[in-house]
Amino acid sequence: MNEELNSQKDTAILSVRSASKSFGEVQALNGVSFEVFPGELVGVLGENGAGKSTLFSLISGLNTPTSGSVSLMGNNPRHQKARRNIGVTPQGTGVDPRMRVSDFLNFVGFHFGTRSLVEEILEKFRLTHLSDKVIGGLSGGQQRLVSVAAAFLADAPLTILDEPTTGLDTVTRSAIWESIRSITGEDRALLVSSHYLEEIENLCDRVIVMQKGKLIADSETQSLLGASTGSVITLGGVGDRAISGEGQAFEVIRNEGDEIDLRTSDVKQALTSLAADGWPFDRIEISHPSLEQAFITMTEKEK
Ligand SMILES: Nc1ncnc2c1ncn2[C@@H]1O[C@H](COP(=O)(O)OP(=O)(O)OP(=O)(O)O)[C@@H](O)[C@H]1O
Repeated sequence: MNEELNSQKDTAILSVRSASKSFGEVQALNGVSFEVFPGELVGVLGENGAGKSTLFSLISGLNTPTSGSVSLMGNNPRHQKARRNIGVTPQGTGVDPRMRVSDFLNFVGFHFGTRSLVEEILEKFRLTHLSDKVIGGLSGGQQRLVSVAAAFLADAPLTILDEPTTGLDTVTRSAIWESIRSITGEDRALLVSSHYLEEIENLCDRVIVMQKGKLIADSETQSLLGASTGSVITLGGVGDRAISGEGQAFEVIRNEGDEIDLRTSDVKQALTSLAADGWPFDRIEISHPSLEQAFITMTEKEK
């Protein structure tokens, strides 16, 4: 990779610096800071009312921060120049129900100068067979697919999706995530919120957690999983062999009859210790924490 490309990768697409936003008495955002770089797929987690949509509204230029700043490729998101750098799903479906799918996407493509991409986007979002249909006649899931597709039609360095799959069935949700995955590339970044944490875990390599307007975690998804709950190693057929967590890389969290559960943030080290003890068990099962568990542990801790 040449130096120019390298330096582009080091330059933040999005910089949020100490951004706060109040609506009268309600402080929806409180001193939030983070950056997003090319190629990053970032999940934004938070309970209802945590401030995710408010954050997205500042990034897309719909609102201005009460204090602090947001910049998109160095520009204020309120300015037209900055908005060329962002693809956004309109709120709700945000799509005119009387338009045909292809007319709507061509209209969006015309706005962004990307009409040549419409066919490819239709294909990636599996909408080609629906391109002549009137949007109002499509199912809720299909309409959502059209609006998510429109966000990617901006062909922008950053795409933001606020709960793109809420209220849809499992099959449609998985189709939407698959399409999103197929379209995010090396130099494109994505900021996406969802209450389906398993889906964020599968897609995003970095997660931001918000609570009551504050950013309480910003970390790689994997380290968030390891740090907050740890993995659980279940040993079976332990018999009367003694296993103690003292001085070890694990703690014993359950000891019932023949079975023992150990919790560890370092599975490899825990297995090394068990090996040194001569594998004191007949069966072993390792379960890794889910993002959902990590999220619950983390937000409970902060309450
Ligand atoms: N326009 C507004 N006027 C007044 N209060 C608002 C406005 N927009 C958001 N809020 C308040 O700001 C807080 C954060 O709301 P926000 O919609 O950003 O949360 P969220 O994390 O997106 O929630 P959800 O997951 O339910 O969509 C909430 O207390 C909300 O009631």
